[in-house]
Amino acid sequence: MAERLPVAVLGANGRMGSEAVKAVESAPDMELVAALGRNDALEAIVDAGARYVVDLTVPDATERNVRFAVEHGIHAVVGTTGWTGERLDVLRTLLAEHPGVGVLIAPNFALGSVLATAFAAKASRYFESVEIVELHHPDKVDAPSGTAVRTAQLIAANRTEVGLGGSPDATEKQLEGARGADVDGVRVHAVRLRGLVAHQEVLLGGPGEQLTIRHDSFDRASFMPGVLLGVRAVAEHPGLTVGLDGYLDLGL
Ligand SMILES: NC(=O)C1=CN([C@@H]2O[C@H](COP(=O)(O)OP(=O)(O)OC[C@H]3O[C@@H](n4cnc5c(N)ncnc54)[C@H](OP(=O)(O)O)[C@@H]3O)[C@@H](O)[C@H]2O)C=CC1
Ligand SMILES: O=C(O)C1=N[C@H](C(=O)O)C[C@H](O)C1
Repeated sequence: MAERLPVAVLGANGRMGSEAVKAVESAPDMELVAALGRNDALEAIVDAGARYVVDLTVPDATERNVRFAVEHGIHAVVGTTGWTGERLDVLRTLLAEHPGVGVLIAPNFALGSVLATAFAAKASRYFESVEIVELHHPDKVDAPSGTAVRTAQLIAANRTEVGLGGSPDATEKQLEGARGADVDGVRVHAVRLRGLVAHQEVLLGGPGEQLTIRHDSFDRASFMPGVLLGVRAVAEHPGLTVGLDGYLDLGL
């Protein structure tokens, strides 16, 4: 039998991290060699012989964690939000000094979400108006969600390619925040509500019609196949990959 992939999970006591610990433990081709919480030293993943790290921590910690992994030749699968364009550029430079190391930054590990984002980006080429509503549990520390930011960025890029700009909007007077955040010219509205997990709607409007592309994660189990897929594929993709779609042949 082939050797199992030695995996460490960072943020192991969190909502996602604790699910990831269970998923890795249940995967026949993986071995959980370390599960670190906030106060554990990163050196423990090296001592444990980890070749893969799954980062599910907080935006303030993830950059340092990934830097540590790359510098130690450990592949990283990252679900944590907070990866700005500047942070990604710094990471690309670091990875150039460590050829052979792979990093996946996946704003969303749920297959349905990845597909919904891809569909919305394509569809946005054909509609005059597009806005995003993301809805999450109220314990989430960042807004808008990483998924919504990524969706907005892909929508903006698609619209630019076909010469479409921002959506029409005659608003002259508003209470601050009423029109949501502006992400690359796309309006993003964030709802925080007890009972929710992770949900997103992309609203696309044209004369006399609306297309809504909605995805719902009702349970964090929805993210685990993507986490495991990321671990299995990351070593075959040296350098930086943003979005799980980079490992999938979506044919879009
Ligand atoms: N890509 C995806 O598909 C998904 C991504 N996410 C993202 O994953 C991240 C985690 O989400 P979630 O599990 O809900 O959040 P939680 O707050 O439940 O978990 C975060 C964990 O990180 C730990 N932590 C805090 N600070 C540090 C630090 N400085 N170093 C190391 N660990 C630290 C926390 O420890 P302690 O418990 O001690 O505070 C906690 O256990 C978020 O950025 C979220 O947006 C979430 C769902 C899906
Ligand atoms: O914090 C969460 O819960 C989630 N975070 C990610 C994000 O910000 O997009 C992924 C998913 O939406 C759940």
